[in-house]
Amino acid sequence: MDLHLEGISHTYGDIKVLEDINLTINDGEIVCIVGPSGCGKSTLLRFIGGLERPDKGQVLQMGHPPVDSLNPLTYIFQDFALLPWRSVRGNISLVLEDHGIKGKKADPIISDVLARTNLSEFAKAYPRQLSGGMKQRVAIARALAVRPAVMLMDEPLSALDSQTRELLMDDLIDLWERDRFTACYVTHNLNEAVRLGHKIVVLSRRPGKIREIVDIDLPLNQRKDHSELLDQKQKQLWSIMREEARAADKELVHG
Ligand SMILES: Nc1ncnc2c1ncn2[C@@H]1O[C@H](COP(=O)(O)OP(=O)(O)OP(=O)(O)O)[C@@H](O)[C@H]1O
Repeated sequence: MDLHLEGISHTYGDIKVLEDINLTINDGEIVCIVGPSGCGKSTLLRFIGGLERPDKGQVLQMGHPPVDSLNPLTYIFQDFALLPWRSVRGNISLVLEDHGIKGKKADPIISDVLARTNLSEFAKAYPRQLSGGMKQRVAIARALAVRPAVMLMDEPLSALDSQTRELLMDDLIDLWERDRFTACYVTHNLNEAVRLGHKIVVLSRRPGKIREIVDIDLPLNQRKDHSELLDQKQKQLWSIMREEARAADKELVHG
């Protein structure tokens, strides 16, 4: 399923947040959204997920989600959002229970996503027993269990230390190589963007407009071996963003 964002603009009170966003997220593609603080990245993700409606413009879903998709647009948040009183298996089972899938019908789905996220041996563990990286793996497994057409990821790795972030990026790339998912991935981190994005959308400071879209054609699983190209892309992104980020920073300081 492809998503088409057409002419999205939005104002909260007297704050214009987004202006005329036009973007296509193609099936099987990871689109990263970067931009200075407060430029409307998370707001845009909420519009894509249908949690809120923009004042102007629309998000069109073209094509069909996977036949067995329980939730075509599924979020993964920075703070994992796991229930502490449920085990890893129980947390994943919850999203299936919401759709009436329980017991023997749920078991193979849960086992599959646990295996894909290398969590099989942690099925009975509780969130308090897990590191931040493991908790986020559970959140990813839970998202995969509903067979989303598009995963909406809002700073999914930003609560993690840099080594854990590296490991999770490797995991996401492995997952994508095995079964190409579609994602819209909001991040502050340009290194994450160049490692994971097929397309990187740079927003201006508020009101967020598309400044530029940078494509990276190199396959995800080969990127680590081409650090020069990634450095160059990261510099390119930073040079587009630097002035915007500086201006946004001053705006926050001076109100
Ligand atoms: N529900 C809301 N009501 C009023 N203002 C809002 C609401 N949601 C967001 N805003 C404002 O809209 C602007 C954009 O917020 P948003 O969280 O989308 O930006 P962001 O780019 O994701 O920020 P950051 O990078 O700091 O996470 C901010 O000024 C924010 O205060």
